[in-house]
Amino acid sequence: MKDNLIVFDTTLRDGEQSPGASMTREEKVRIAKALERMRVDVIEAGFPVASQGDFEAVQAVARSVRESTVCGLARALGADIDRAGEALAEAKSARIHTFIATSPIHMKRKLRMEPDQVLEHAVKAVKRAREYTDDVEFSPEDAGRSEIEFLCRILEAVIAAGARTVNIPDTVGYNLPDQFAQLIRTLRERVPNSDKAVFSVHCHNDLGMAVANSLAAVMSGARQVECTINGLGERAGNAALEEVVMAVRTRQDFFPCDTNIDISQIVPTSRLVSGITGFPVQPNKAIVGANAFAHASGIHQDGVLKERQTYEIMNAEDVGWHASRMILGKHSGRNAFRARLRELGIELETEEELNTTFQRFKELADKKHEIYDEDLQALVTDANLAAENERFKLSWLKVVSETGETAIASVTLNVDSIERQASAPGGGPVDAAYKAIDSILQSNTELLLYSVNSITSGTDAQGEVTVRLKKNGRIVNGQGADTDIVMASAKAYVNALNKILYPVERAYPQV
Ligand SMILES: CC(=O)SCCNC(=O)CCNC(=O)[C@H](O)C(C)(C)COP(=O)(O)OP(=O)(O)OC[C@H]1O[C@@H](n2cnc3c(N)ncnc32)[C@H](O)[C@@H]1OP(=O)(O)O
Ligand SMILES: CC(C)C(=O)C(=O)O
Ligand SMILES: [Mg+2]
Repeated sequence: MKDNLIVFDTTLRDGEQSPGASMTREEKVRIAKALERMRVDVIEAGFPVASQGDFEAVQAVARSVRESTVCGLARALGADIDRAGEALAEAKSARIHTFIATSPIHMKRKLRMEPDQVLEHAVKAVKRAREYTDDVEFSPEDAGRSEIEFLCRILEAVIAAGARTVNIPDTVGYNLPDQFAQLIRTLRERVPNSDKAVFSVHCHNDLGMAVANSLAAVMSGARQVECTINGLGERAGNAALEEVVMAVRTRQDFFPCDTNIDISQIVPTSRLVSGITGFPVQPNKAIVGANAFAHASGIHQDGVLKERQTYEIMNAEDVGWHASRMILGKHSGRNAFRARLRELGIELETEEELNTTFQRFKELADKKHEIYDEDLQALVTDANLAAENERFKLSWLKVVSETGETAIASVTLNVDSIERQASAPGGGPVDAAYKAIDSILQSNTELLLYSVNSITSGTDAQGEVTVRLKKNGRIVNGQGADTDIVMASAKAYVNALNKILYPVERAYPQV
């Protein structure tokens, strides 16, 4: 019987620490539900003391997730832990994750504490967290650069104080696989009560080794891996969930453990996170990149045609790539539509939501011959975005653009239920559309990023546009999808403006 490897997803916390990736409460809940469907064991939903928005987001995730443990992060401070405890009060299964740095540089320069004070904070924090839940995790931040004697001392003390999981973070991605494996082995051997806690790892990707370090640690006895969808996370990101899970699954001949993950949910969840955060997945990204299972060269194509396993070590369909060959189009009905969404892991909660999305599907099917899974994902994201109490809605857009002439856009926006119209010239159709929208809203925002991705192939493919806006130090993303990329661009801009001009329930501001 193999050991269980606990998958702890921190897309909603460390992932959200990527500049520009902040998520609304609703977006966090949507991602959390996808993680739950994927059978992630623990979902770190946020850092409740960070802001009212993040508190409410963790609370909303705690209320809606039933099958996974929901976790909140807290510094080793009473107020942080109380806030996390309150946010998690309604979770079916709650974990508090408390941390404090243990490396000489962090203790001396950042915390300005002596090691004994750090140890005292850690023990107190764990005991306080135990007042809210039995499931307490402790992390010695920057463990990868900490002194082994002090690490052993603090881990022994927090385990004795009630920490059930001790997580060893390589906070700045400094370690190498052999070195990190040795660290985990030494800690497990030298901490006298190490058998009373699960050892976990949390690796960053600054040197591109987050996944390699995590897997090396698993071989040394770590039984929880902290990771994020698409490797999102602070700076160069965290270990990518899909890579860790598929390495362990594919190399069962090597690893002494396996996860509970439903791997068919990997690609849909990757797309969902990419759509919400606006961080596109690079085509050559392992498992979830568009080229991960594509073969372009003749010898490879010949090999795959004769025997797929000549060049494929995993099956694309197993991880959610085009799991069904059922083609949806304008002649499809509600049942096929709903069934396909279910296969993709998308549950529309009410009949009304189903009807609205189905209506949008039919409109799209009139413009496009075949609707692919990627189109459905975009459609649902787009429908959800529109449903999110937006104060401005794009009612109508016309753009006239011809070679050698200035483009002119005319737009009608519904602003607080009043239709407002404007026209503006621009350097191109998108520029003109944005200027027309801005002449109504006077948003005073800075456009940091504009990107268009084709959702599927073919000239009738939908374009998925992401824009990133900045105003007064806050950064938000907006998305829009349409077969007309100028329309998709306008939708993305309006979506971002709704978020940045009315930021009531954003998680927390980013500078
Ligand atoms: C490695 C990681 O990923 S850690 C998680 C990082 N994530 C975040 O920081 C996102 C959320 N953070 C925030 O919203 C804010 O930083 C807050 C709300 C947590 C704190 O805000 P502020 O009170 O304004 O403090 P600020 O961020 O400027 O400084 C952090 C303070 O916490 C202290 N601190 C840092 N880590 C810890 C810890 N684990 N335990 C106790 N104190 C800590 C620092 O020494 C500093 O204290 P000081 O103000 O006495 O110098
Ligand atoms: C809070 C901790 C676990 C963290 O994110 C890190 O050290 O990278
Ligand atoms: Mg981290």
